[in-house]
Amino acid sequence: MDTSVDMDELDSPGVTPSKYPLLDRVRSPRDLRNLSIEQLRQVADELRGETLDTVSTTGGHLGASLGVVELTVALHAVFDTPDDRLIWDVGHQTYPHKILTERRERIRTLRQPGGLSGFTRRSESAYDPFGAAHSSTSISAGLGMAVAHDILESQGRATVRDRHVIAVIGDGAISAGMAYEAMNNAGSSKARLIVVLNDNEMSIAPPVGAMSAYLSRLMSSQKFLSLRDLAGKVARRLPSGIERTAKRADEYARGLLTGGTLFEELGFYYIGPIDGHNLDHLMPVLRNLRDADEAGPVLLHVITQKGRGYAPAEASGDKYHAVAKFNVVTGEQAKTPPGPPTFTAVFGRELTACAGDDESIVAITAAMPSGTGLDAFAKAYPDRFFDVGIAEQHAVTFAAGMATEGLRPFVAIYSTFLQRAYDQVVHDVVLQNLPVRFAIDRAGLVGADGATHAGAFDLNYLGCLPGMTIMAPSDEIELLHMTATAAAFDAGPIALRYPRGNGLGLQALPARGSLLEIGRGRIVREAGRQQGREQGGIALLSLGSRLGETLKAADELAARGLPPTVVDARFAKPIDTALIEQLARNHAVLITIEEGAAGGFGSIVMHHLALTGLLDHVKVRPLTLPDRFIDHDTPAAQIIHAGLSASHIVQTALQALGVPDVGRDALAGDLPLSRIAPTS
Ligand SMILES: Cc1ncc(C[n+]2csc(CCOP(=O)(O)OP(=O)(O)O)c2C)c(N)n1
Ligand SMILES: CC(=O)[C@@H](O)[C@H](O)COP(=O)(O)O
Ligand SMILES: [Mg+2]
Repeated sequence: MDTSVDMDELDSPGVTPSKYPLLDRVRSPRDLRNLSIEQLRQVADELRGETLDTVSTTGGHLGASLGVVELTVALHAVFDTPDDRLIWDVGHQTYPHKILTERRERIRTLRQPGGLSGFTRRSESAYDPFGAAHSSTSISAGLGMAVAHDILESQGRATVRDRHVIAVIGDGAISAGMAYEAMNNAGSSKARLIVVLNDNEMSIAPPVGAMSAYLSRLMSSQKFLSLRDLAGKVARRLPSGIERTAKRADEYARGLLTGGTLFEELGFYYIGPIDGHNLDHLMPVLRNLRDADEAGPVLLHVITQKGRGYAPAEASGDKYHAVAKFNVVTGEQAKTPPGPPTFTAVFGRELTACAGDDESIVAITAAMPSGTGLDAFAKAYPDRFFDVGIAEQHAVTFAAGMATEGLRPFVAIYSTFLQRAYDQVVHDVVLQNLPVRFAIDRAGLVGADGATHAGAFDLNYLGCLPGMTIMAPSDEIELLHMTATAAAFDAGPIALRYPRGNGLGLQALPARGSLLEIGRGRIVREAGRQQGREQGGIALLSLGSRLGETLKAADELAARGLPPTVVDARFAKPIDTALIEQLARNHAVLITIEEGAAGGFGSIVMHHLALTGLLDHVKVRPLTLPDRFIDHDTPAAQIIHAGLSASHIVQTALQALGVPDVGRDALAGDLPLSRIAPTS
């Protein structure tokens, strides 16, 4: 199909001119492949405009997307996507990619309920061959695809010939160990893998560490390759495999390669740096890489600017990494109504205060200083603050090392990212009973980032570990207490998990947290004697963030003449066995409520009741996240989909009691029937 566009054709008289006339004609990447460089440049400009317009109405990860507009156009114009596999690391920079790959009509549903995901997703498009949102997976996945293709081709089972695999990874993401594990493997293989290092000298915050400094040196020690240099560099890759191997062996023998880039030492053919916004440079290099016969991995180092082409983004400290809806003209972001401080901020404030009293407290983040609230700490105590880059595994073991020497380390990591460091938690911290403090932010559902970022599993993966202590605050005062408690706790590893978003706005926030007794819950409301076991009394045992809904449910049950006992468990481990046994003895129904997957707090409670024989005497109903992933949505809707709202708690209680008026009608609305425990 000839898709080349006559530029004059785009100005038909009498038709309201489209804002993005050339982009309108690009229905799929195929339509890019016959365009001239000049036309591709126009597509890129229009694509940048469309990306901006979109994110101004949806919010999302703007800066990274603006920075890869030209790269996205060039990659889709040169490679035969989706047959060639294009993998974007993290996937937060893929809005232009989504617009070009048959999703433009839905692009304004980005991150909205039922809409496009903010990341790549296999189920969303054939152009997303690998789902992501956690960083640094692209080289491994790409290598897997390239090797798989070679095997399938050798068996005569490949669906296309000479498939290319391209992984695009940022300078932040390449700081993670996983990227090096992949390069170590790729460098010794003959797989045809193209890694594009998208170097914008930014992570979420300015990047840190020796690798980042190395990339800066690499960038500044050489000017952008001129077209002539590029041609020479690419041509040198073309000698046949044997000649190249012999040449490299010879060069090694003569010590000529010792001054090569780190990537060359790892076995990659390194090309760069080149200007990632210049299509005149990108296009010929990518075409050459596409057409080269040579096996083995290549790393193309492109320099881009995060937030490129939008002055407010270019000027902002974080380059508009993630934004709310905004006014395109002024750059002003929609103000969230003034609300109470976030859990994150309350944690940061209390930890900073604790560090003022105790100089052995240190704080560690894996590339998320502001996301974890440690920016306040960093400012006050820069010598005791460590941003280790995107390196959660290292962060945990680094903290373990500090703990062995008597320091009191806090590792502040989102629940979902701590998953990556599980063996470090088990083997390096818990097995050695080291007092590392885990400040686990974004525990529970997180809204628009969706399932990849939900903190669904920490209660499970930590709850099964011997000697682990786990706390979950129900409000910001509790968070102050738990932060202070963790700071003072030297008996072993301890975690506190708290949700994304604002606290409850409690008026009487004390200046400082107080120490809690380990493993003790608190009774928030007592049902009274007349609501005991024989009278069908209900106990609601909430852990953490669901206490507010639990109290609403309690009000509703009370209005129906069934006032329950309400307990804030505070600890998922060790549980308050005395209190829980008392609840089981004195009530007919015990409902546990937590914002975590099944197998967490409720399971620990049931396990204990089963072993003590009390499970035979009380109907236990564990309310947890359901056994499926919850898509991006508003936080309130997610809670309803999860079956963790006040009305779910009420209905669960009534059903357990066999209260007759709870039929299907009463359950209509937000309660998935599958979530309701059967009456017995
Ligand atoms: C394992 C993991 N840790 C942390 C994050 C949070 N995170 C998302 S993007 C990002 C920065 C990535 O920087 P870079 O790769 O340079 O991409 P850029 O945003 O600069 O385009 C971080 C830390 C993540 N997604 N995954
Ligand atoms: C892409 C990514 O992983 C982060 O940018 C994440 O979206 C941040 O989430 P918060 O907005 O909860 O800090
Ligand atoms: Mg970057």
